[in-house]
Amino acid sequence: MLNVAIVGPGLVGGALIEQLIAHSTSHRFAALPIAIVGLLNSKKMAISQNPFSAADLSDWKTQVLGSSAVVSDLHSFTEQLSSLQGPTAVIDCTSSDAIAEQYPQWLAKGLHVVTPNKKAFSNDISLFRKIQKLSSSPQGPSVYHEATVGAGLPVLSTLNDLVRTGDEIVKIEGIFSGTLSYLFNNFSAPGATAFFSDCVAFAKASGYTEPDPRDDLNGMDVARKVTILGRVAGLDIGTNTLPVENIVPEALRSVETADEFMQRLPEFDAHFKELNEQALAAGSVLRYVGMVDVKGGKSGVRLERYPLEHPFAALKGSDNIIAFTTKRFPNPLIVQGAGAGAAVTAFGIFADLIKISERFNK
Ligand SMILES: NC(=O)C1=CN([C@@H]2O[C@H](COP(=O)(O)OP(=O)(O)OC[C@H]3O[C@@H](n4cnc5c(N)ncnc54)[C@H](OP(=O)(O)O)[C@@H]3O)[C@@H](O)[C@H]2O)C=CC1
Ligand SMILES: N[C@@H](CC=O)C(=O)O
Repeated sequence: MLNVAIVGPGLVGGALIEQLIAHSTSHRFAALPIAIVGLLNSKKMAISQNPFSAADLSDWKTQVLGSSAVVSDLHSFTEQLSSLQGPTAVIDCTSSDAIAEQYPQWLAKGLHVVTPNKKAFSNDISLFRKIQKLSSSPQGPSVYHEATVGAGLPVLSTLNDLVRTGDEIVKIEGIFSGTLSYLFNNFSAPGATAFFSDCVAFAKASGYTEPDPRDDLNGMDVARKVTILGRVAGLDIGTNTLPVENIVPEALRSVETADEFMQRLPEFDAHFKELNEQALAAGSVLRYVGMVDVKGGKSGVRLERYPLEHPFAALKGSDNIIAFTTKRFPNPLIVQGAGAGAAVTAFGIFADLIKISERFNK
């Protein structure tokens, strides 16, 4: 049995719990050897020697974390998890830098890590390398982070397979943000009447944005994804070395809270409308894109114009589109589909967990 502990059960972690319960209570599948034994948020934690029941997990806020009197303590959490019988995986569903910095300690204690949190792989490259090294032995703990790029889409697994089989990556370009995809697909299209601020509000309410949508609009979320892809492709890049176009209006960059930002964003609808009208007048639409340029050194993220017949202009909803140009795929290999939202992100994490559990059930 693979023991699982979830750190930061919020939107995505909550959806993962729901998917694990639905799977374990469905007659369509054989029972998976995966059991939730721990939950931790920034206030409380609960760890059990025996798996939590589906009934308790279906009301985990009250029955598991709510009824726990134990204050969060990462040291004690790590010690308790490493003393459990059998393999154990920690799933980091936060966007916390501090939690990302725990991965080396978890790995050193033999705990597997699965996460949609981009920080460990896009902050200082020394952390990325340490994690790679600690997870490189076939017998040791693994790290899976498919959901850090493209939510549940098979982006990193595709890139890893290309790299490991000896293909040469030329470039990876695309629309990597569900939020920015939704925004521009709905705001920048011929005949579209939506206000920019309403599109941001919808993306936030739909669970596509980071907790503060400025982390999407300032390009940093896309820059992190470009960094992760670039590093997996072998480049020594970072968010501090990439050109990143920040589209947060200057006056809103320093407002304190995400709520205040959202309240004031309509003041800038006219600015975005003008940008859009200029693009449409030139027969184009606006799309926010990222590029990992392995051979040409022009990696970066920016707002671009695309002609209406370009595949990026035809994107729908919160879809991401990622095009891998390689030696074997001079006409790019394309991955496309919903790139944000709790259910698709949880699916990516769930699939990673199954990969780990399969190591122990052959
Ligand atoms: N939403 C999406 O479509 C996608 C999200 N992701 C990534 O998934 C992750 C989770 O996103 P989402 O679920 O939307 O975010 P939420 O804000 O809904 O959930 C994060 C949770 O983490 C908890 N948390 C924060 N800091 C800490 C800490 N130091 N220790 C323990 N718990 C902490 C918070 O709870 P509390 O403050 O109460 O402790 C919160 O419940 C992020 O890294 C995001 O980038 C990736 C792909 C797509
Ligand atoms: N905020 C992100 C969530 C996934 O990484 C996005 O919009 O793509």
